[in-house]
Amino acid sequence: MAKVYYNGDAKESYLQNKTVAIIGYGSQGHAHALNLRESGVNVIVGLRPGKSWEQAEKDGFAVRTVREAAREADVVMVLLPDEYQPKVYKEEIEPELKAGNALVFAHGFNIHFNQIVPPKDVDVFLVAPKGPGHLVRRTYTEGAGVPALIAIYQDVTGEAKEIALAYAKAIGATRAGVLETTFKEETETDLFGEQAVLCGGLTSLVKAGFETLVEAGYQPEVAYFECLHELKLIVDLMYEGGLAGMRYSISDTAQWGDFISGPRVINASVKEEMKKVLEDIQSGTFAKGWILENQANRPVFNAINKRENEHLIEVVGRELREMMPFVKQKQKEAVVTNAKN
Ligand SMILES: NC(=O)C1=CN([C@@H]2O[C@H](COP(=O)(O)OP(=O)(O)OC[C@H]3O[C@@H](n4cnc5c(N)ncnc54)[C@H](OP(=O)(O)O)[C@@H]3O)[C@@H](O)[C@H]2O)C=CC1
Ligand SMILES: CC[C@](O)(C(C)=O)C(=O)O
Ligand SMILES: [Mg+2]
Ligand SMILES: [Mg+2]
Repeated sequence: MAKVYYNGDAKESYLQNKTVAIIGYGSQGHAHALNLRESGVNVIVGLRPGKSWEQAEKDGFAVRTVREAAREADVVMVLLPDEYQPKVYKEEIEPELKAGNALVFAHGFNIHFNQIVPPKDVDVFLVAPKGPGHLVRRTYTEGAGVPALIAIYQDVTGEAKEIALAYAKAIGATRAGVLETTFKEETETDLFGEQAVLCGGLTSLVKAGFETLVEAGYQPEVAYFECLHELKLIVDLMYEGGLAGMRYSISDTAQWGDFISGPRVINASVKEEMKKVLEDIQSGTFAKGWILENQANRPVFNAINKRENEHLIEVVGRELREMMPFVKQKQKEAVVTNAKN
């Protein structure tokens, strides 16, 4: 079994007398900044003028330009979208890094794929929560946490791992469990997970199920409840008790259908395709495509995003969720500080 770090394995003192600059105040940024502050850490936020700047100030933070924040900080956590990090890093962070500072990431993409090459005299590590930023915040306020991975790329102070663990503790991750990994393993598994299972695999599975029912003449609202809304309730049971915990709650008929039809849908050819997705990640093919897509101003991303937002499942879902204030409320919470367009 891998070593898992919990609260008792991390010492807050490694962040005492240090200023942490959170660069970006989006999904992860707002969660890290608020959790760190409530854990007693001295936090400043680095941004460009705009929506996030206003929100961070409203939340009571000292907000600076990215360059000023990097200058003032001992620990610089880069929580900008991956695709904007290299330019902002080169122009505003790198010139301000001092020997012995820590340069930190929540995902290894830019270091692993050589889009950011840090100076040799700073610690470089990652603290990568295994969950969406809004849940990093919400679980922290509930006294719980989201697990995280740490990885050390450069350790010039000899304290990089202790600082990483202290940081992970301050955002609530050691309440759930923290594993040590490498930038390579974090980057490749994170990209694979989001593409094949958590985001890409799941949205495609949900849409395929919804479309199958609607094309067979069933009501879209029934298909929505069946294939999307109920998914959360089922996944909550898996989160709490694994596959068996979920199967304990469902009917025997459902469990028999799970055993017999599940492998027909997610069959060997799906796994073959997953292996190809993983190979594209490992070889850098996916990263190159994403970097070029951004250089071209995202023509494919924007076209697909528009088409996805117009899908019948989204149209029906928006209407149904209007009638569920308890669901809508959570949604509102989630978009408050999310700067994504
Ligand atoms: N989303 C998640 O839950 C997870 C993300 N990660 C990683 O965390 C990092 C951050 O991702 P995420 O939280 O999704 O990012 P977001 O897209 O939510 O970040 C948006 C923030 O970045 C700011 N920003 C964007 N461009 C600039 C710029 N040029 N200068 C200054 N500020 C800028 C935005 O400010 P403005 O309002 O001005 O646009 C906003 O505050 C990434 O490395 C990601 O891979 C890791 C685990 C999970
Ligand atoms: C699953 C998507 C994710 O990797 C995450 C929330 O962990 C991301 O990059 O947003
Ligand atoms: Mg992830
Ligand atoms: Mg990710």
